[in-house]
Amino acid sequence: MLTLKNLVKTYGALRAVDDVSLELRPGVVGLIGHNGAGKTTLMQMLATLSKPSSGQILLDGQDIVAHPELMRRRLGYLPQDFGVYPHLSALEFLQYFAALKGVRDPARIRRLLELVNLQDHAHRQAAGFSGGMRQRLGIAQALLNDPDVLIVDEPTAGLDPEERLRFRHLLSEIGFSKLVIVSTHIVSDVENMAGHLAIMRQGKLVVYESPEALLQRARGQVWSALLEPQHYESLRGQVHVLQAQRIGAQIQARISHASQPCPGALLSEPSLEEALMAQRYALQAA
Ligand SMILES: Nc1ncnc2c1ncn2[C@@H]1O[C@H](COP(=O)(O)OP(=O)(O)OP(=O)(O)O)[C@@H](O)[C@H]1O
Repeated sequence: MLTLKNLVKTYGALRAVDDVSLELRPGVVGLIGHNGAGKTTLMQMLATLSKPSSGQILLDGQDIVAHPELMRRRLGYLPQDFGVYPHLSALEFLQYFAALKGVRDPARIRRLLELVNLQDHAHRQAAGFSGGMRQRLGIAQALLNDPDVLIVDEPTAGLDPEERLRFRHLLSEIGFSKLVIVSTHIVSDVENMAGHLAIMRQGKLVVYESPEALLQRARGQVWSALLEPQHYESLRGQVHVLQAQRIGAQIQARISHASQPCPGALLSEPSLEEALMAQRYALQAA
């Protein structure tokens, strides 16, 4: 449905997005990468806010770089720095954006307020909203035109844990029928909702896989060991330590290694975050 072919964006000598090719279908895609990996640059190109230096973006086979209006009609975008108008109520805010987007169905605004669970706050000024409420209003705004593609940049920054959960759940449900691209540098943000993870590093797409496939590859490589501090110190230079925690006088270490790293180390089920780290080490070693 959304096809990226050899997409490149350069800023001077920097290749912020470096030869990315992908086929994306409905479902949630978690776009993961450290700060500066190129996530926002990629999403801005998909949202037709900036043009690629080279490469193609096709929506159902049609070139959206040459014809951005084809994408804009079918796109919802929630940028990283989304701001609400503090003096407008949630309802007024959505009415304003509905007018801008040519959405004339007042019942749609009501339905969206319900979808994002703001129906009881429709007449409150957004100035008094929490971070999570603002984000949910942002999503409602992005869904006004019933988009087929929803792009959300760093959606949970500044949200408390409960708001995070609620927001993830909302995106997850939207992903049942739409393509939802969620960028984040926090793996747990997309852990339980993304059908695929796209991992970027220095502009390149290094992994595009389901979380299950990533976990499967890491199984058999993640070990847990309870070590004396001296033993830990001597081991940590030889293996990849994923996590270490002091427990009493000893150190509980989780280690990524192809074989048992030390006597007594037990194979352990990897978390998704650990699977990603193990994958990174494997790529570095390749
Ligand atoms: N307009 C610009 N001009 C020059 N360099 C830019 C511009 N926009 C982004 N960059 C550079 O491109 C690279 C990728 O940036 P980008 O914002 O896409 O990364 P990101 O993965 O979204 O990071 P973050 O999580 O911090 O938002 C960075 O090195 C950044 O400094």
